[in-house]
Amino acid sequence: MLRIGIIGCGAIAEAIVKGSSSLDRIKITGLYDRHPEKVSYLSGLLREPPEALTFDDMLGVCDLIIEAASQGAVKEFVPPALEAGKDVMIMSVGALGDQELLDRIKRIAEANNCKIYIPSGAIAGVDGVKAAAGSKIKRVRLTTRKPPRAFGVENEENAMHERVLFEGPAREAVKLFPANVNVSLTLSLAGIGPDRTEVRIIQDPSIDLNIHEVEVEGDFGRMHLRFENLPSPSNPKTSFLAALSAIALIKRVSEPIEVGT
Ligand SMILES: NC(=O)C1=CN([C@@H]2O[C@H](COP(=O)(O)OP(=O)(O)OC[C@H]3O[C@@H](n4cnc5c(N)ncnc54)[C@H](OP(=O)(O)O)[C@@H]3O)[C@@H](O)[C@H]2O)C=CC1
Ligand SMILES: O=C([O-])CC(=O)C(=O)O
Repeated sequence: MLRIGIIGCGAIAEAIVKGSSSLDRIKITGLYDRHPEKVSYLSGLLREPPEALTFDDMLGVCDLIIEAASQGAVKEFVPPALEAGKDVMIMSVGALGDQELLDRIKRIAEANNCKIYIPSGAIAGVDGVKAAAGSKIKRVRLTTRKPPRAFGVENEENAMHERVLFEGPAREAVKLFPANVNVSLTLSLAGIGPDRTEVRIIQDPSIDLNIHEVEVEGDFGRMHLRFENLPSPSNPKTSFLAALSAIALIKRVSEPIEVGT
């Protein structure tokens, strides 16, 4: 039985909690959020209430800690979780644009024989990008289009028109848009790094989907992937696929058979 603790009880955690009822090799034993009412709500969805409601208590009763909160939470909780010998799954991958943090958590994980899991999140094809990186990659570009409400803009004048909000490297994109392009850092880690991964972010009032297009060119040929994701019911920034990806990774870790690279 894989005992799981989740930090951050928002859209992704809710989908994981709901999805966990059909997984018989896992048990959610810890839930924590800075809003206690969100913890209570998710606890109420579980068959058995979680044993741990603080991060420190989670370390005693969980094998895998899932960060589904914010970049700040990655900095605060991932190093001590690894130091305590826990495996960790990171959703707020943008935090790893901080090279010092990335190097540090890799060192701690190695010293404590732990794993850091990064799910594909709101995109797919990360396996192909990793394979392509075995040879020379010339270019990786992510174009993200979301409706204005995903950027916290709704009825204002500047919500009416299509606007390019950002063009630049992934390392900058995740600092300026920490809750919208974590996937750009995931792509960077799979491919050619956050300084060479190009990101374009577009606010598009004509859509109600979160659209990500990934273009990769290299010695392998060309890859062009397009995702038209429905947003999560409780967080328009977050695609439902991101939460499903976390559930798929939990299955991969907890089941005896592993499919795909
Ligand atoms: N890898 C990927 O492909 C994707 C990653 N994400 C990222 O995953 C994370 C979770 O997403 P989602 O579930 O939609 O987010 P939500 O905003 O719905 O929920 C996050 C919850 O965590 C809480 N929280 C944030 N920081 C802390 C902290 N330091 N300590 C305690 N609680 C904290 C938030 O509180 P408060 O509201 O007060 O901050 C909120 O209640 C986000 O960072 C998001 O950007 C999302 C989509 C795709
Ligand atoms: O869910 C999405 O569409 C992508 C997202 O927010 C992120 O990568 O941070």
